[in-house]
This record gives sequence, structure tokens and C-alpha cells, in this order.
Amino acid sequence: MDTAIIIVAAGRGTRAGGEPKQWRMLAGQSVLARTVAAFRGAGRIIVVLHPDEIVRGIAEFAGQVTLVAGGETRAQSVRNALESIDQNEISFVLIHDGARPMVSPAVIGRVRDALKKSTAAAPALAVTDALWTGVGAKVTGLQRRDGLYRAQTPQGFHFPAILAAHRAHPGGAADDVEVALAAGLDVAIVEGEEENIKLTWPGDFARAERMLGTGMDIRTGNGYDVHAFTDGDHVMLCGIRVPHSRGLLGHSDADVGMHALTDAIYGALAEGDIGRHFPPSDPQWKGAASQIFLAHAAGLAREKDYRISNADVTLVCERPKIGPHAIEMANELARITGVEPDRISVKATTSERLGFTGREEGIAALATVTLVKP
Ligand SMILES: Nc1ccn([C@@H]2O[C@H](COP(=O)(O)OP(=O)(O)OP(=O)(O)O)[C@@H](O)[C@H]2O)c(=O)n1
Ligand SMILES: C[C@](O)(CO)[C@H](O)COP(=O)(O)O
Repeated sequence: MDTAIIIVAAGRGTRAGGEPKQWRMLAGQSVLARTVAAFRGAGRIIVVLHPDEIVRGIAEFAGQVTLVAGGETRAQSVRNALESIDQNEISFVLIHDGARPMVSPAVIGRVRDALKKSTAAAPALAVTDALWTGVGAKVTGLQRRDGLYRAQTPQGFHFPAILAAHRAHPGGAADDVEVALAAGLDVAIVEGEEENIKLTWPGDFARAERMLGTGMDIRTGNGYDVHAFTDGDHVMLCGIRVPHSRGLLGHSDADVGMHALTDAIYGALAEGDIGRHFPPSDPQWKGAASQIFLAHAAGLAREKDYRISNADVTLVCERPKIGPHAIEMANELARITGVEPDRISVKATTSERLGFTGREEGIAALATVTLVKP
């Protein structure tokens, strides 16, 4: 193999906090293991580790990679790796941050291809946001963005050229393109990828998990409620006043469908039930419109970054007939919860005249909800 891959992972990850970021787990694999895996088959892999972590590196990568002790700075870590390479065996080097585990074969391929024509090549993304200068959280001026790029790795080089450039450099370069430019090398820009992020700040890990599709949290909850009939001329069901020869008995407006849905949301959030948030012993909820309860549960879900993916409510009664009102009911539940109407279903069934609903002593309702946190 005439290509060496240098993966620098000797930093302390102070901005990310906690354990050095290369060792943290990302979707069931350490960041560094994921980065190393991305380069398997692309060349001879050299991993640069903090001197105190060489033993750990041997345990994790024995026989798969060559380990080199890093230096005080990124540039010094790269230099240590370059000096360890035999010039007779290697023609090209790709230098990559261990903290960029999301690098794709496409980006690696583009850098390698560009080295056929250029002594140096690196991936980057053109700046798309407007750029300002600022002091103390105040905008002080504008910066043209034409011709500005965000640099990524792997940065690729003809080996003798980058070795000489590093030997000649005074140190302190942010990356190897800076070292190459200082030595007068031409550097080709190839297309980078948004996904090729460098894990730098604490929030970057959740972002990477989301990109890998493993950060999604999906929860389901169910709710069940019953209210007995009493004297009256209407019932409130899923927020709709339905004329009927009887009413429903309850502390609030006895909207059995809305209560079941509210409890389903609380259940998915592991937040108890309506009684916990709106105690029946509290006189202020006497005769209350149940949309207060549902809006509270939906708001709690939003506060916790969940959105309602869908909800399904089933009303169990012989009468009144629900069919003519079902769409209006679903629309009302959608309005209160703030979701699209086609994500809410309201349907009904009789219990074939069996049991308390069959004897028309009351109405029962069941609800299922799915909450998603992306
Ligand atoms: N002395 C150093 C410093 C950094 N790196 C590596 O260079 C890459 C990019 O650096 P950065 O994101 O700055 O990592 P850290 O130096 O670990 O982070 P921080 O600056 O937050 O401490 C990382 O993979 C890091 O491990 C290195 O090998 N040797
Ligand atoms: C090498 C690099 O990742 C290219 O974008 C970057 O320069 C590293 O910068 P940092 O200052 O070490 O975060």
C-alpha cells in the first residue's frame, strides 16, 4: 500500500468536556473506532494517541493500526506520525481528525483522486451563511463570504512534500493545509460534506447521533376513561357538543375521549395522569373544559422536545352515533394539540349491547398516542 492514513486523536477534548471525545461512545461504538473503520482498506492506518492512552489504544486496535504517541499540539501530533513513516514505502498521506467519525467513502475518494493531479488536496464547504464581525454580542461589520470555505479533513498530500513542509514550519498551524501553504504548495479544494462534522462542543454528539439515525426517541402511551350517563341533553366528546337524551357525569365537562387522549400523552411522557396534574379535589376544575387538560399534556410534550406523531381515539357506546361527528372531533383534537389533522383519528364502536356500555350506562374511551423526539 503506498498510502498512509494519519488519524490524530491525541487531544484532550476540553471544549467537549468529560472523557476525551475520541473515546466517547457514539451509537454503540467509540468515536475513534468509528473513524478508524471509515478508513479501513484505504491505506496503512496510523493512529496518534496521547502518550497516556497508548495502552488503551493497543487494547482497542491491536494488530489493526500502528500507534504513535502525540505531542502538545495537533501539528506536533501530525509531525510525530509523519516522522514515523518509511519514505521508501509511502507516496501519499491522508491526515484526518480522529474527532471526525462521520467521514464518508465519497469524501475520502475525492481527496485521493485529486492527489493524482495535485500535490495537496482537502475537502471544504463553501460558506453559505452571511458573515459578520462582532464584539460583545453586537454586530460591528460585514464580511464578504465569496471565496470563503470551511475546511475539513482528510487533507491529502504527496508524502515527501508534506513531510518537508512540516519540518520547515515553525509550529502552531490549525491544520495541514496551513503548513502546506506556508511551504508554497498548491492545494486543491474538493467537495466536503455537512455530515463530516468535527465533534467539538457537547451538543455535537447528539447532532452526530441524530445524523446516524440513532438519537430518535419514540414513545407510545395509552389512555382509558369511563364516564357514566346522567340527566342532560348533550354529551361533550373530543371537544364537540353532541346532542343526546342524556349527559355525562363528571367533575369537569366529562369529555371521556379527550381524557383518554390526555392520559395517553401523559403516559408516553411517564408523567402520571390527569388526576396528578388537575386533582379532582381542587374546586377550580369543577365543570372545566377538558381542552385545558389536553392542551397542558401537549404543551408538556413540546417542552420535552417531543412532537405528536399520531393519535388514535376509540369511543365505545351504543348511542349517540359518533360517525357523523368523527371528522369534526379529530379536527378539534388536532387544533388543541397543534398537530396536522391527518395525524389524529377518532372512531367508535358499540359493545354489541354487552356490559355497561351495551346497557347504555355510560361511555368508555381508549386512546393511543405516539410521541417522537428527533
Ligand atoms: N495535541 C493534539 C491536539 C489535538 N489532536 C487531535 O486533533 C483533532 C482536532 O482537534 P480538536 O478538535 O481541537 O481536538 P482537541 O484538541 O481534543 O479539542 P479541544 O481543543 O477542545 O481540547 C482531534 O482529533 C484531536 O484529538 C491531537 O492529535 N493532538
Ligand atoms: C483540522 C481542522 O479540523 C480543519 O477544519 C481544524 O483546523 C481543527 O481545528 P481546531 O482548532 O483544532 O478545532
